[in-house]
Amino acid sequence: MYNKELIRNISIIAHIDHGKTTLVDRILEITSAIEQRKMHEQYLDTMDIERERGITIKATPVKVMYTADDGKTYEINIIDTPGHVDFSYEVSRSLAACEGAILLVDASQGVEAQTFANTYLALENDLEIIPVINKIDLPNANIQETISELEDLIGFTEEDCIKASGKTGEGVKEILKAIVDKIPAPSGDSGAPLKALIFDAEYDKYRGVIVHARIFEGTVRPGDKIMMFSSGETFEVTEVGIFTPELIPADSLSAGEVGYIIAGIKEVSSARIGDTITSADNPISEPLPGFREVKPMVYAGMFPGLPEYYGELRKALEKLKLNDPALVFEPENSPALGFGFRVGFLGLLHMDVVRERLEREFEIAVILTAPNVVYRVKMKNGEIVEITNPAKFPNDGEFEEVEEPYVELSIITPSEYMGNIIGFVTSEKRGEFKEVENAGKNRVVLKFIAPLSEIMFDFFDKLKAISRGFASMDYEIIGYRPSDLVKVTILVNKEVVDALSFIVHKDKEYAVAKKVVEKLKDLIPQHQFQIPIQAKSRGRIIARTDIKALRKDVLAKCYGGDITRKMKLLEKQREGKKRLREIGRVTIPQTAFLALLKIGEEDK
Ligand SMILES: Nc1nc2c(ncn2[C@@H]2O[C@H](COP(=O)(O)OP(=O)(O)OP(=O)(O)O)[C@@H](O)[C@H]2O)c(=O)[nH]1
Repeated sequence: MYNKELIRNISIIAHIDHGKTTLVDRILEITSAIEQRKMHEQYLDTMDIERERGITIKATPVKVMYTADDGKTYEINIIDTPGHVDFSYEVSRSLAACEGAILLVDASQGVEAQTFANTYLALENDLEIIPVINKIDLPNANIQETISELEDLIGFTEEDCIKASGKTGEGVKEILKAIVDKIPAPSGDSGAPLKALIFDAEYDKYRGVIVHARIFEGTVRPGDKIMMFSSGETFEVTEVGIFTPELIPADSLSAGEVGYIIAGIKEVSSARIGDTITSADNPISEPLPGFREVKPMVYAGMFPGLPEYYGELRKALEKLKLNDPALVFEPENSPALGFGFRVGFLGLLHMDVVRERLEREFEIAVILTAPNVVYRVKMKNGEIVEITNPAKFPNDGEFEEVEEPYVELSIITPSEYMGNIIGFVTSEKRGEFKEVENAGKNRVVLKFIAPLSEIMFDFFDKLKAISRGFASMDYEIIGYRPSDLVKVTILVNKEVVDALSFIVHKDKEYAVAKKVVEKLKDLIPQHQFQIPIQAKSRGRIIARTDIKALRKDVLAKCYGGDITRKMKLLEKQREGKKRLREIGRVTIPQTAFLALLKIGEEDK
């Protein structure tokens, strides 16, 4: 049965909406891996959020059997790759589990920046790539132009490209044929000591962690003792099997195969993506290359809608972490917002997904403060500290230098928008223009170096607006660089409100501070006395507004409301978000904290 010559392990590189799910469904149909009736709900993910947003963060792998013209039946494992830049490390590990990839490009859209970046990742992993021009049935399909983009960007010729439509099924048989003919069978010795790559892991309430693995050397069976290379933790295998995409138990998994391993692992943090699994009794000496610990890039304060939900929020975060090793959190106490957590995320999409899951799966509404990147500060005494919370940023004079994360940014755009985009990135976003390359007749790839904090928030929306929706972008973190950053503190009625402080580049210090104080003026209700709102930076007040005193006491009228009304759990907590927080004698509504988040998104 086991014959690794008949195995092909592939992934599909595609931009969101370029038709990956439709194509895989069509392949499933042709190979009859599962009944058509059940097909859709099976292949697509189970996570509601992903479906509603129309994005796939990651789908289960699937194994299909395909009988080729040579009469032999091949096993094709299709491993999904996440389509968002927050998860690029996972993309790289999924690709590392394969010998080949299908590069799927929507002929009506052309090559997008992220697809281009992921193709390079695949090439670095020595994958054989099959370019597919998809959606050729569309009247606005621009097949020749898409081919010329692929020629310019990656060096494919027209002969390399398969023209297909996941919708009509045209070209899909050619794709299957190319997978068998062009993509090499896996190598490896099933008798050697075990060497397997973890490319994904999920937590199951009943069975614990289900590890998705690619076996490179050796064989794994139930009863084997395995060891995680990075931590040395050992486990006993209780079940192995394959994805159809349902989990089907098997007797063993051997070199070249893709499947799952269950071994009484209690937390996904024990089965890290990219780690190597080996035999506890006969371990290998060198792990597979490329493992790295994922580190959160973005931090935000997270507070329960109502203070009494603090304990539940902690439990919910602990449960989410079982499934999501990239999520980190620690308790935080803010005078303004009470007890909560400082939570680290891979990026803003990850943050959004976590917030939505808390609401849907745990019925907990949360307040998030403005997210920030991780700053690295060199103190006067030589110590290097990582700052994840602007409130903890050291005072002026206490440190030598601050560094912030920088990215290499690639933007693919029709040439006509090039000038405006370069202007936008370099003058508004502190970017440094590096180079331009042609991509087909009318498109170019622009490369920049820019601070992560500048491109993390509303950057993509603005880029889309400038290019009438045509530009696409991708970025890769390239490390830390010194930057002229300052901390701006906000004082309300002369008292510092920690949760409102933020870090900003010196050049934007006045503009952002002004916006913040103006916004707060609109959001903080009038009191019976005058309230100064000040922004302070480097020991000086750099912006100020005043909220005038009220003549009559109308506060009660504004903020009374029908709070006694019985409300559903979530609504009650949402209501809690609007509650007022007392700072000294001043009452600050929570919308004020949220507003800062918005300003952060617009200007920083
Ligand atoms: N005309 C046409 N439409 C297609 C084709 N393939 C997919 N579509 C449509 O394009 C849209 C996106 O297709 P999906 O298969 O969901 O795209 P996807 O790449 O899986 O999207 P994500 O899961 O978000 O990454 C859907 O509305 C499909 O019906 C095709 O070959 N021709």
